Amino acid sequence: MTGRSAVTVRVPAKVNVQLAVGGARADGFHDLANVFLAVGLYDEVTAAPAESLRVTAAGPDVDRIPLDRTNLAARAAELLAARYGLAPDVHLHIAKDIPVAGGMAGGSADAAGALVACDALWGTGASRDELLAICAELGSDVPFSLVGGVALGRGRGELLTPLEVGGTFHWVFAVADGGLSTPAVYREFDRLNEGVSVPEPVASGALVEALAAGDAVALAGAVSNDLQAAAVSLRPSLVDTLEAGGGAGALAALVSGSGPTTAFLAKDADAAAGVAAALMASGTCRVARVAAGPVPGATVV
Ligand SMILES: C[C@](O)(CO)[C@H](O)COP(=O)(O)OP(=O)(O)OC[C@H]1O[C@@H](n2ccc(N)nc2=O)[C@H](O)[C@@H]1O
Ligand SMILES: Nc1ncnc2c1ncn2[C@@H]1O[C@H](COP(=O)(O)OP(=O)(O)OP(=O)(O)O)[C@@H](O)[C@H]1O
Repeated sequence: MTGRSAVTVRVPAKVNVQLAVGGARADGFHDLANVFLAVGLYDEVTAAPAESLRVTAAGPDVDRIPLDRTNLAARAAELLAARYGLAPDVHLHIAKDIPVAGGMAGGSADAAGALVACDALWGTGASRDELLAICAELGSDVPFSLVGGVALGRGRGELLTPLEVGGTFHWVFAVADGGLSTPAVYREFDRLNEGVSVPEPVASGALVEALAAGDAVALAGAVSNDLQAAAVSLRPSLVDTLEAGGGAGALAALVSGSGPTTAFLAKDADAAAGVAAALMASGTCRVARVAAGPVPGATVV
C-alpha cells in the first residue's frame, strides 16, 4: 500500500477523425485504421480502499451502466489485482460526463481511469506497457483512453502510434437520445458490405498532414468514418442532426465512432458556440456540447 486514501483520475472522451474499417476477421473483430483524437469531455474515476469491490456512479444516464462486476471499471480493477496477486477490494466511483453508449469511448475511459487509479492506490508500479496490455484486454478503445492526444490505432484499434498535432481543434458534439450498440453497428457494416470486397484500411496522408499542421479546414476535408452509413442505417434521424450542424456552418459533420453522437468541427471556439446553439435550437439532438482537443489521456488529479 502507498498509504493514499483515495486517488482520482480524469479521462477524456474521443472522437475518431478517421475510422477506416476492413473486412470482418476470423475472431469477429475488424482491422482498422483508426485515428483517435482525445477531446475535453471527461469522466472522473475515484478509487478508495473498501472491504470489497464496489462501483457507484453519478451523472446523466448512469442508470444505463451496470454497477456490478461487468462494469468496465470493475473489470479493470480485477485484472490489475489478479496480475499482482491482490484482492480487488476497492470502491470505484465514476463521475460520468461522457455520453453513455455514445461512440465516445465512455466505458473505455472508465476502464483506463480505474486502472490508473488502482495502480496508484495499490502502489503496484505497473509499467506503461503492462498497463497498455491490460487496457487492450479490456477493449479495443481502452489503450487510447490511457494515452490520449492523437494516435493511429491499427489492428482492432489497440496498436497505437502517436501522431503529431500542430494545434487545437474545436468541436461540437450532438448527444442523441439513447445509445447504439457497438457490435450491432459493426454487424450492420458487415450487412451493408455483404458481397463487397472491403479494401484494407489505411490512414489518410491528407488527414495526418492536416493534424500536423493544426489546419482545421484541411482536417475537415479529410475526416471520414466507415461506420457512419451503418450508424445512420440503424438510426436514420442522425441525418437530420448532421444536416442541422452542417447548415449552421460547421466545417465538417460526422458520426462519432459507432454513434449515435455526431461530431462537428468548427473553425474556432466562437464558431463552435454558434454551431452548438443552432443544434440545440434545431431540436435534432438532446444536447450539444462544445469541447476542444487534443487533450492528454488518463491523468491523476
Ligand atoms: C467504434 C470504435 O469505438 C472506434 O474507436 C471502436 O472500434 C469500438 O471499440 P470498443 O467499444 O472498445 O470495442 P470492443 O469492446 O473491443 O469490442 C466490442 C465489439 O465491437 C466489434 N468490434 C470492435 C472493434 C473492432 N476493431 N472490430 C469490431 O468488430 C466486435 O463486435 C466486438 O465484439
Ligand atoms: N463504466 C462504464 N461506462 C459506460 N458503459 C459501460 C461501463 N461499463 C460497462 N458499460 C457498458 O458498455 C456499453 C458501451 O458503453 P460505452 O459508453 O462505452 O459506449 P461507447 O461510448 O459507444 O463505446 P465506444 O465508443 O468505445 O464504442 C454500454 O452498454 C454499457 O452498459
